[in-house]
Amino acid sequence: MKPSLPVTVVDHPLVQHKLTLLRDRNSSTATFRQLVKELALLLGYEVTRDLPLTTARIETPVTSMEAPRLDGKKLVFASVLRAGEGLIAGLSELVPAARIAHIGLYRDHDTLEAVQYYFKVPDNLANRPVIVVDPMLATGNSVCAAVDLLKKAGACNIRFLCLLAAPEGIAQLQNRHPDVAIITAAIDERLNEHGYIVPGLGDAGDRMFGTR
Ligand SMILES: O=P(O)(O)OC[C@H]1O[C@H](OP(=O)(O)OP(=O)(O)O)[C@H](O)[C@@H]1O
Ligand SMILES: O=c1cc[nH]c(=O)[nH]1
Ligand SMILES: [Mg+2]
Repeated sequence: MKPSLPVTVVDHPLVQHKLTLLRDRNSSTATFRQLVKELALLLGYEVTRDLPLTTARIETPVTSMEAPRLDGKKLVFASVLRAGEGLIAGLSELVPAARIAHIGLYRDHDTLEAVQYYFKVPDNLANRPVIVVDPMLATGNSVCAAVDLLKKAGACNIRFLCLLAAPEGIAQLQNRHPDVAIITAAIDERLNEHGYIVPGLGDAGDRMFGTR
């Protein structure tokens, strides 16, 4: 079996501080949404670290030069609905030219299996780096379903950005998709009997959108 890529935990103090505020049950819906966006901006720096650069000839006020440039039109952020949308708010500001894929999945409360209800992606996925985004990696069923669908649609350069990861979810993603690098702000202790991350932050989608 191919060895899996390592998990990157972004332990920057700003990230850890904002994550603590995010976990706090007393943080309001507005605060929660704002924090997820700010965390996306900070983690976006890490998840795009090794994207390929091209160059463009530009004129500075002094001379002309061949300057490095990201090909934003090639990059795809793939949002796992609903909660992925909170991260997209920050990432789409960071790379405005990026294409956005939407993958509708919800966890069945009893089986914890991912149920698909939507899939819309840019064309030519085989030639684009794809960054899958979802704040939570719990059992791993949702992200594995998302990656399965993206690979079936042609994607072959995929990484995953989340805020909280459970060891169980990391193990499943690394086992089923060892080629997908994981970037997270924290690895928590475990899942509880309902499949929630402990200590976690609760239900990310509900906290972000004010539902129950
Ligand atoms: O790793 P897993 O065990 O699959 O759990 C993680 C999934 O659960 C949450 O979504 P949820 O199913 O609550 O849907 P929502 O975003 O629409 O609220 C979360 O945003 C992930 O997509
Ligand atoms: O803790 C968890 C687990 C799955 N989905 C969430 O939103 N939170
Ligand atoms: Mg979901």
